[in-house]
Amino acid sequence: MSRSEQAIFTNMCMIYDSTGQILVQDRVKSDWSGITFPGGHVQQAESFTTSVIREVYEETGLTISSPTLCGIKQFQTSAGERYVVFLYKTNEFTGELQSSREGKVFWIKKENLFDYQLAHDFEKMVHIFESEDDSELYYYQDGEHSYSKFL
Ligand SMILES: Nc1nc2c([nH]c(=O)n2[C@H]2C[C@H](O)[C@@H](COP(=O)(O)OP(=O)(O)OP(=O)(O)O)O2)c(=O)[nH]1
Repeated sequence: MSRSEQAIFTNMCMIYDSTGQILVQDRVKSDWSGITFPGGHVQQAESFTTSVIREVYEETGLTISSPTLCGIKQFQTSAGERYVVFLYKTNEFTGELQSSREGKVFWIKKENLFDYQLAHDFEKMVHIFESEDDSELYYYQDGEHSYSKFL
């Protein structure tokens, strides 16, 4: 069995403040549209931490510090690649909020999150961001069907 494989690494960050607000992005790309948190692809030879700081800056105008890794989501793409999303959170940030072409970013009350049109499976990702016990949202294949589980 090969010990290497094709993989796509991405990140996402939940930024929260002391008043119970979280920063969401209304993602416009049709491949996975809806309300989510900012994030994107890790570049070649970039550290995972640097990549989430860079993506958050590009998509929100905010400079975050001390992002804490709180979990992972992963699934296999139709091309057979392992798609990995590293999930971070932080409440340390500076700068002026600025949306990008990826989608409008805005603060909402955390308890109102589920009133919005969320990206597909984002609700399950929120569980990982918040859970003390689960740290992975993993998709597995059973025949033609894909199922998720929390680990
Ligand atoms: N396309 C897609 N993105 C997903 C899924 N699940 C999931 O968490 N994401 C997240 C991971 C990343 O935070 C973000 C995808 O990154 P992106 O395509 O916006 O990448 P990017 O900002 O680097 O933009 P680009 O330069 O590649 O256009 O969406 C999914 O099923 N499909």
